Amino acid sequence: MEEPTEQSNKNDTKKSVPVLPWMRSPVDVSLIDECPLGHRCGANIKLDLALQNTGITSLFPVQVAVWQETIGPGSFERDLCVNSPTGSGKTLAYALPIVQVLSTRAVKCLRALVVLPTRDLALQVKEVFATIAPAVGLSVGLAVGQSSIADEISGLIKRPKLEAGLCYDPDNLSPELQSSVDILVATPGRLMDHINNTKGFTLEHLCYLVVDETDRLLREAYQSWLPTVLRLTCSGDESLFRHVPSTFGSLKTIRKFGVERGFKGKSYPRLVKMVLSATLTQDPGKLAQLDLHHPLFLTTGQMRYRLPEQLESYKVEIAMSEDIKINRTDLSTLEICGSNLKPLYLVALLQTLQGEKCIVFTSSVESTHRLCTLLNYFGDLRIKIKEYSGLQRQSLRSKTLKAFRAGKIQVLVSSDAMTRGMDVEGVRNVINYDTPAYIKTYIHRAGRTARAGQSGHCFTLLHKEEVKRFKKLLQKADNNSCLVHSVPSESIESLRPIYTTALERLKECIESETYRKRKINVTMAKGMRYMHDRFEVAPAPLVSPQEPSNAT
Ligand SMILES: Nc1ncnc2c1ncn2[C@@H]1O[C@H](COP(=O)(O)OP(=O)(O)OP(=O)(O)O)[C@@H](O)[C@H]1O
Repeated sequence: MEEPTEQSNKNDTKKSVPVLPWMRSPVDVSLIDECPLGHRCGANIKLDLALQNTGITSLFPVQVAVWQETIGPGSFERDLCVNSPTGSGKTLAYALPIVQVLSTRAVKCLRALVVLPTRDLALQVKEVFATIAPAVGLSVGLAVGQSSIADEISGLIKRPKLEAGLCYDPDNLSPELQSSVDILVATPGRLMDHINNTKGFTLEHLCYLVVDETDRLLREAYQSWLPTVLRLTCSGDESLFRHVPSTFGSLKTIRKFGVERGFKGKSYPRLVKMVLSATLTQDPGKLAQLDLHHPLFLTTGQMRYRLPEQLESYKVEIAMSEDIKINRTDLSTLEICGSNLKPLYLVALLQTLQGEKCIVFTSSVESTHRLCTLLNYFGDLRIKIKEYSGLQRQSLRSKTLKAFRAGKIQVLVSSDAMTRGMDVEGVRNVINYDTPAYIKTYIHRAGRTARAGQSGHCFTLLHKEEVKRFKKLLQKADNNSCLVHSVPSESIESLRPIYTTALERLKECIESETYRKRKINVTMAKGMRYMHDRFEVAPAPLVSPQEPSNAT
């Protein structure tokens, strides 16, 4: 799914002025320097050692800026809205102060919640916490629905130890049910499952809420997770204190009769929020949902969007089909893969990249599937290419991602939503097979490379008529220069024989897949009719095989 535009973004080829007053005087992160680990005041030495063990020797500017506003002089007084480029280290920017501030906690309970839009992203963020939190005795949990709900619950909630012969009654909510984790990384759906159904799961002690990939999360309601979390953590809500174990009595008192900190209607300790994205929304309506407390805006540079410093953008112009001879019978098959000569350009480009890790983006799950199938029919490319999209099962996606991380796969053909925030070491190239419609989409796609100060390339395949629009689109971001990458026509010509065969095989494959889908649908319809006739169960509407096209 493409990124939708916002009202304020419709004509903003130049600087766009934020609507909200507090966004007009931001902290400019681009003016902040990196900071060597030992140079921060009050940093926990064990944390620094844990960071050093992962090869980190200094903090990136956004991490320094957030540290200043949390552990530093800012003292978590204000909620933080962070707009910082892809790969600039936003994860550690929030993980580090949270772990530092919780490192002195006496009693284990759930105090920090990080919400992310996808499972893979949540897993990735949990790994980041897992590299630092144990060093100071903190536990990190995951609620993403990767394992069974029972397994997940047993990882999150500590059951009382029973005497031999005694039976635990799950309906009897005893005060001994306690959180096993201090920090929870969750996707909204699974979080709601636990809020609604898991005995002993409570947000009553929550002090820190991180909404990562904020604009993505605010785009959909996800079972009203945000209003629910805000309601459950609101200090005035009596329902909060229903199941407070006696050990937390003092905390309950502080929450309920919180001291005013000079900001009307807000009590202390309040729920501190940090919201982050590389393309943070400026839509007042959306930001209002977060109920931010005296928010501070941290952004990088003058313009609303910024590409990574070390990213080089290239456009690859595709010749018209008349310029390169193509026989008539190919044309009908070409429609299957959605375009004319693009696949040839892609293959030629992949060949020049010589097996470097690369992500190829398409505009839909269907094109992802077709393109990946087609590329794999180009027999001797000697590149391992796999598909990664929302049409696949989570287990298959995770397996593919693992192999890609390990370098067993060189090229991932992907749809958009799955790759936002994804951090895979060594991705040197991104290819926009389908031109992104929005600058936000370009930023998140291109941002899979040139991360953490590394260099990277983003190629966009363009038809002649798309060039002008693409140029305008890039102008919406800082450091937007775009070079031309030419693919020699001889390379295209040399690929033609194998391309014709590959297209034929793709056509056969799609026909057989369509046949299989139809057969499954007929069988399902028969089954439902049988259920209806036999048991008078109303048949559920059939899912059309075309329906997943909206997913990405
Ligand atoms: N201080 C640091 N020194 C070296 N590497 C770092 C540092 N901080 C983060 N990194 C690395 O930088 C990479 C990008 O970090 P991260 O995933 O947090 O970026 P991000 O800003 O969240 O990007 P995106 O917007 O795409 O989600 C990661 O591989 C991370 O390990």
